[in-house]
Amino acid sequence: MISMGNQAGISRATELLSLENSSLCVRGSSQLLLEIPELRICSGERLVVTGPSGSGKSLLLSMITGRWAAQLEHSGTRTIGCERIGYIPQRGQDALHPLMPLGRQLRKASGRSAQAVADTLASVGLDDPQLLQRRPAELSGGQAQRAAVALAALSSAPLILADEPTSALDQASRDKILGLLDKVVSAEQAMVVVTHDPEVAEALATRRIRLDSGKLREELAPARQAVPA
Ligand SMILES: Nc1ncnc2c1ncn2[C@@H]1O[C@H](COP(=O)(O)OP(=O)(O)OP(=O)(O)O)[C@@H](O)[C@H]1O
Repeated sequence: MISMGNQAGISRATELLSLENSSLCVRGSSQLLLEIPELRICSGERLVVTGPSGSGKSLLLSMITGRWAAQLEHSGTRTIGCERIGYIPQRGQDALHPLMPLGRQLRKASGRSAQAVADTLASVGLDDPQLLQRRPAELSGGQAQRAAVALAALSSAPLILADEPTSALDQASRDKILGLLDKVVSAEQAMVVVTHDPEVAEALATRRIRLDSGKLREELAPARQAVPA
């Protein structure tokens, strides 16, 4: 069994998620799609999940959120220590309402003030006031992804999931988003990033796990220290 408890340097961290003997299989079938003997995620961590296509990375995100397809069945223990989970998808547009201007929807979705929204958008490099009036389809891929990061930051969700957050971007946009993701997680928050890109893992991870055929195969050495509490 691979045990993934608290890491050095986060002794005062809060446990946000715990999975024990947690598995997903197709309802009525004994075939396991994903099997997690033990996984704990604590505040301050950036857990990077890698693995080949079909290895179970998206299913792990479903297991973390507690929302899996109706035809799947969960067994084992899943304990969640926070009420809200933020999500940054592969394409920023998928995190945004397609018809609502950016500023309005970020205020509505987060419940934060116009000033907080403008400040957060500025912190991700979207400081042109005209952008607030645009709908997601009128943003570039990189701008939409920055808006999705801003939305996750505004939500103040203790746990943020990011699914291939840079794979739809060119190199320059990718590097900017990586820098923003690096900034977005405070000591009170944790982030789980699914990626195929070794450079993303290298840049962000305080812990790394790898999935293979639905199994947790190994834990690679953490690249960085968790954000200190
Ligand atoms: N609702 C479902 N019903 C049946 N099988 C499923 C379902 N969802 C996922 N699977 C299967 O579970 C396995 C893992 O799928 P998953 O989407 O988690 O892979 P992944 O690692 O995210 O792949 P990729 O990198 O290509 O997105 C695959 O074999 C997939 O076909």
